[in-house]
Amino acid sequence: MASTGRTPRLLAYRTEDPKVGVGAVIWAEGKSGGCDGTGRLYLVGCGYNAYPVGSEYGQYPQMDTKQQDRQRRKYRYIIHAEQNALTFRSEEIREEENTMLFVTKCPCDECVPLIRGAGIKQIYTTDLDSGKDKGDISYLRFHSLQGVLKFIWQKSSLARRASEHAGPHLANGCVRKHGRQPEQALQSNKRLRMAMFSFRVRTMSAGFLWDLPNSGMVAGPLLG
Ligand SMILES: Nc1ccn([C@H]2C[C@H](O)[C@@H](COP(=O)(O)OP(=O)(O)OP(=O)(O)O)O2)c(=O)n1
Repeated sequence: MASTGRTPRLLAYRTEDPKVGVGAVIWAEGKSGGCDGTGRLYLVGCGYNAYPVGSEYGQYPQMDTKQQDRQRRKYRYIIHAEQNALTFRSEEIREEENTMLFVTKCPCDECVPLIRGAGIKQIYTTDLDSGKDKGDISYLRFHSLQGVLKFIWQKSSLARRASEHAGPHLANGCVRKHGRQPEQALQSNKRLRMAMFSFRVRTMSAGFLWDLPNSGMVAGPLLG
């Protein structure tokens, strides 16, 4: 189960978006157990935010050229991680099975109905951009989504504090080329790395809490 949370974060590094990498993985709970460390879970699909499949380098502009357009939507041609995971699924989503989506950014208002319509029963995501209205992409519908169990991964307060001081890190996990970092920054990055290990799933409601086996994370359902 530990790999369920790690895989979307690794996928996010493959992004073609220069600023934000988003990874999404869909797992389903099968009837019989496997011996690959994921228990009864099997992979349904995965994706990351990227330009349409088969597109050539430079075929789509990275950003809109007009400033006005940029404010509406920066990366108009990028397909979201969840959309890619749904489009390129290798297994069909079966009504009788528990299917879950793990995604490293809160699903946007366009993705929410697609996820719901695909028959996904649980969404594990982060609080990144949750509840925000950012012009063309807004993240307001997720909280009102009914009939799907929602779980929020939240960086621990230590990780949050450390990341505020971790200057050289870019949002998609890349590290800018820098000279020697001062000792304080190195210590801060070390704290960040350690704190990242203690990523936890935190409920936003007063619902019950339970442990995800082997993951060291705690999850709780969100009220719909
Ligand atoms: N659930 C989501 C949310 C976003 N994305 C992708 C689409 C874009 O490639 C990238 C950035 O989306 P936003 O416009 O929301 O965010 P930024 O954080 O880049 O913008 P801002 O600087 O406006 O905060 O993430 C995604 O794949 N899946």
